[in-house]
Amino acid sequence: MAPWGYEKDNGPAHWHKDCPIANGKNQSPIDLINGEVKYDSGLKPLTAKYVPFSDAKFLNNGHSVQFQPSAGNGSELTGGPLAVKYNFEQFHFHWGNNDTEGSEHRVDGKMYPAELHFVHWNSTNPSFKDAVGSGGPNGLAVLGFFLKVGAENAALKPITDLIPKVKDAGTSVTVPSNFDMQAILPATLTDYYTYDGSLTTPPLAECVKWIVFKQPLEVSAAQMEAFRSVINRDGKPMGGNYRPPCPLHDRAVKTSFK
Ligand SMILES: NS(=O)(=O)c1ccc(NCc2ccco2)cc1
Ligand SMILES: [Zn+2]
Repeated sequence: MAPWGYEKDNGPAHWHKDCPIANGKNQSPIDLINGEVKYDSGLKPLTAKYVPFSDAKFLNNGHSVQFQPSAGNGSELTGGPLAVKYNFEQFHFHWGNNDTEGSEHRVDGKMYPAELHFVHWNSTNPSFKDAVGSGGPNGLAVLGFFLKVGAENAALKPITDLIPKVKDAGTSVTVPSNFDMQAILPATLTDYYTYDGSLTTPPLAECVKWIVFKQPLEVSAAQMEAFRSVINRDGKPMGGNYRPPCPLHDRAVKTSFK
């Protein structure tokens, strides 16, 4: 099989051949159906502390554009449904070729034009890769933010301004050290859905505590167009790099809000 992608000949319907877990019972993304979620008063506030990065790259890996600092920089996530501290690994995006599609998770069947994932790994493991392979849903914690078109997102502007420099697969640029990742997050990380799931791309490991925020972030139409100019490994627009929703099976989706 050609390396996995999102086209007809290598997209999500093919992934099970290399990754049989694709048909597992804890796969992501899912459709977050408000009538089926359950408020959990035990969910604590989430705290994300992102410290400035000395050397971070913004790269096009052929299936997304990704912000990746060099190893261990002390940025961490705690609280919410998490029992221990998680280290920040990277953030990346999924988007569509028009405003009616692009997010991986959906809310009552509604798709947003894009979704931003902040990936963290359980600090009781020696590395990110060990956390992915650690078994069970506590290896990674991924924060998911829906993006909708509206006002320009000043916090994301340093990143969306770099997109033309990583238009082609396999390219990367250094991110200016004054980039403030903390500014991307809402002031308080409240109102989220949380459930046990998987990576949404191969290897599709069922190692993720998903935390998806109800309130979308806004980006401008120009910022959305920047994403849509990115090219994938086959020289085609990368837009459409989202996996469709997977069956919930007997999982519960908890909410931090009533
Ligand atoms: N879209 S996502 O947030 O679920 C996500 C996050 C991280 C990876 N990483 C893929 C990987 C490489 C080695 C082991 O694992 C893949 C998907
Ligand atoms: Zn993702």
